Amino acid sequence: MDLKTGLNSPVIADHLPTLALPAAVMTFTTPTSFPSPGLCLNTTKKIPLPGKIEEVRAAGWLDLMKASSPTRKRQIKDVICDAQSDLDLQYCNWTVNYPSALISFEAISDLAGSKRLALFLDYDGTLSPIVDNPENALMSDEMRAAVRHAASLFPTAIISGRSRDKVFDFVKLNELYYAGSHGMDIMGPVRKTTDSNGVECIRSTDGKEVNLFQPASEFLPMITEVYEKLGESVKDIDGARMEDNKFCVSVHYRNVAEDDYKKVFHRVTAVLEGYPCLRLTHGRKVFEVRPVIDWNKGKAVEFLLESLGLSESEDVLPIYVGDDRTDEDAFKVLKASNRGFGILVSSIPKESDAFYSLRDPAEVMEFLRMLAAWKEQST
Ligand SMILES: O=P(O)(O)OC[C@H]1O[C@H](O[C@H]2O[C@H](CO)[C@@H](O)[C@H](O)[C@H]2O)[C@H](O)[C@@H](O)[C@@H]1O
Repeated sequence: MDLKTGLNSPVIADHLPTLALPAAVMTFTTPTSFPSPGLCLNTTKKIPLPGKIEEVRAAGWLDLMKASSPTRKRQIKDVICDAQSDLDLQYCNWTVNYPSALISFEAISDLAGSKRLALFLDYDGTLSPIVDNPENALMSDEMRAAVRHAASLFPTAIISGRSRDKVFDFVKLNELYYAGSHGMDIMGPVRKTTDSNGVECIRSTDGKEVNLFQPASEFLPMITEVYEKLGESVKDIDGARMEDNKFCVSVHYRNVAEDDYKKVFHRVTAVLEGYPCLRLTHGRKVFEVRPVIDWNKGKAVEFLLESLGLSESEDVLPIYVGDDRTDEDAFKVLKASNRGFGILVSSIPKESDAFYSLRDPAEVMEFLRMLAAWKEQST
């Protein structure tokens, strides 16, 4: 395949930087109640209109850059100001459509019944709180213990936009499976299927036999090159920070003055003009540059379920917990297959393909503890 032009690739998904439209353009209607035992997640939420992904205009990006991930300062101000009750009301109304996984725990455990649970967890904003410096996004010991306990009872994987090595350095648990670079670098169990396309069997650091799957490996030289160029192009912008996520590059603007957001956007898109095989997505105060291949966190979930021998079975309940736009790909996969569900971690109302919600990592920890306690007491 010609990586400069993107021609002749069987895996090219689209060539444009893509972004979902702001939530305001996506409507949903009546409250949903918990689905029947068959997990009919066909709720009455309206499906977003076709064309929700559109060619990105700078103005649209800018609005989203400002809106993405409210800063702590704004949250503190909100607590003080009179509008707090309105915010609470908005959040409450929103949870009618995205019920709290804690409050709905009984319904979840009823549904799980004797099914085999598989847990998929995002890292930043899900297992660790969002902080200004990405290097400081540490996971608390309590959270680590909760994840370890859950992983001793259910197959558990972390699926992150970070590089696999970095997310492992934060989590430090050998009993999990890891997918870094938005699922483009998977270290999972030895596949139980005969189809081993692109999968390399290796030994992990603790001597376990594992499979390594890296569908974007041919992009590595290009990603290294673009990392250098992007770093050079934003180096004079105060607060802009680069992060090498192996098969993806993050350009952080959390610490950039709002007046300079436009500059960051233009510098990044100018560099990317020379790379039609790379695309730009937008996370929480971060631009993520990644290969245009038909692979994302949703595909990683499918891949891991298959590797675990859990993809064909009716009695499996996959649960994915995440806070970011990139987690929506995984929520969609579960929703479309009507087998499991997503849990969106958010303290503000957001349109999502998740079914349940949790406010923040503290609630995620509580949920993991509840799952583990339920499992132990029901076996
Ligand atoms: O898939 P994830 O594990 O959620 O990774 C997505 C990005 O997360 C990190 O950035 C976010 O968290 C940082 C630390 O709290 C925060 O400073 C930043 O503003 C957030 O966007 C990570 O640093 C990125 O590389 C990931 O792409």
